[in-house]
Amino acid sequence: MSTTTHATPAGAAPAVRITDTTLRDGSHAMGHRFTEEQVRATVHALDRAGVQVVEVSHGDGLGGSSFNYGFSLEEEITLVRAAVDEAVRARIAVLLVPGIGTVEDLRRARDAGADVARIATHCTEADVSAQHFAAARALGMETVGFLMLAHRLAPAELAAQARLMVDAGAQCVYVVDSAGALGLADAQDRVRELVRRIGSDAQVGFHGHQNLSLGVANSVVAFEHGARQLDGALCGLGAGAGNAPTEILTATLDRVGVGTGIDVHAVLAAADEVVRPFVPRLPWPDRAAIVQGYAGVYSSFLLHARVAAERYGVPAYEILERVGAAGYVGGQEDMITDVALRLAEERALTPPR
Ligand SMILES: CC[C@H](O)CC(=O)C(=O)O
Ligand SMILES: [Mn+2]
Repeated sequence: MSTTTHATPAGAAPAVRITDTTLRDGSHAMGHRFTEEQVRATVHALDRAGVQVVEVSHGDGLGGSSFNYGFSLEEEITLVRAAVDEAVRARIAVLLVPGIGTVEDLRRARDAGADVARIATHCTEADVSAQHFAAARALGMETVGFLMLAHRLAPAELAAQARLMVDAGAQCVYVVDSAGALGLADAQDRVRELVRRIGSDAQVGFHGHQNLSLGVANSVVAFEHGARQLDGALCGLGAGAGNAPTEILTATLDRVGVGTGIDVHAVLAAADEVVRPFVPRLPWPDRAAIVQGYAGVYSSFLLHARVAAERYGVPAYEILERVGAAGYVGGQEDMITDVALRLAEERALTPPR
């Protein structure tokens, strides 16, 4: 469509690799209730459209199916196996947060045919990923590191954490805007610094959320500053206000002349005809989700805050404001209940006039 320099000439490798995370991050928006049939249909459509990597796991990663994070409808390994079976060209990725999932979970995913391991840690905790990268490499998997809540660290510090992941075996490290809190310059500075620090040894990626509606724009900026792996999800399915929609990301990149290797019309159809019909409630930037971007709150906290809001009779957006001020990170979901309880107590002591 466009004539600028990043368009993919026939037969050449795409300028950027899109990983679709409908079947992992999108699992939050589905209450982790994906069926095998939905997984098969989504993988089939993404694969046919030319999406190179499709991520399949519980929303909180391998091992996430639990009382704490919400039980999956189907065994996640069954879904990984179905995805592998359905994909002709696409490679299947799994995500693992050390402490939620284990090396044993990774081994099972590898046995089921997954071949990209994405290891996610809070942005200050890259060191806890070392044994998981080593295990993934030993299993012959491609490795990707995820530095979550990346807005919480200055670019140089974030790059130092990325270096730890690369030294441990990561072949790409993502700036993960888990809260959808990064402005354009924030995303640019972080990606640029990671490219400067690890670019000769590994790729840099970007994963955006839509809480401030900047997921796609930040992904384009990330590409312009050297990111060569970008994430999206069909219909923007994902935690918080959702992820950068794969179909919009693909159409936008094509429009500005960046080759993704994806057939734009096929990916539009995948979103519109395959995913949209089975999603009960599309992610939306409502008050609580916008507050997540504004206050820098982990997107996966949204559903937990909604449950606590309902149970204790306080607004979800107020819970999230306080969670943001306290600086809680993924894994501290129990603190959401704590905050809601305190808010409810305060309200009981000072009834509204
Ligand atoms: C469970 C890992 C985490 O949610 C990764 C992610 O998608 C994010 O931080 O945005
Ligand atoms: Mn995410």
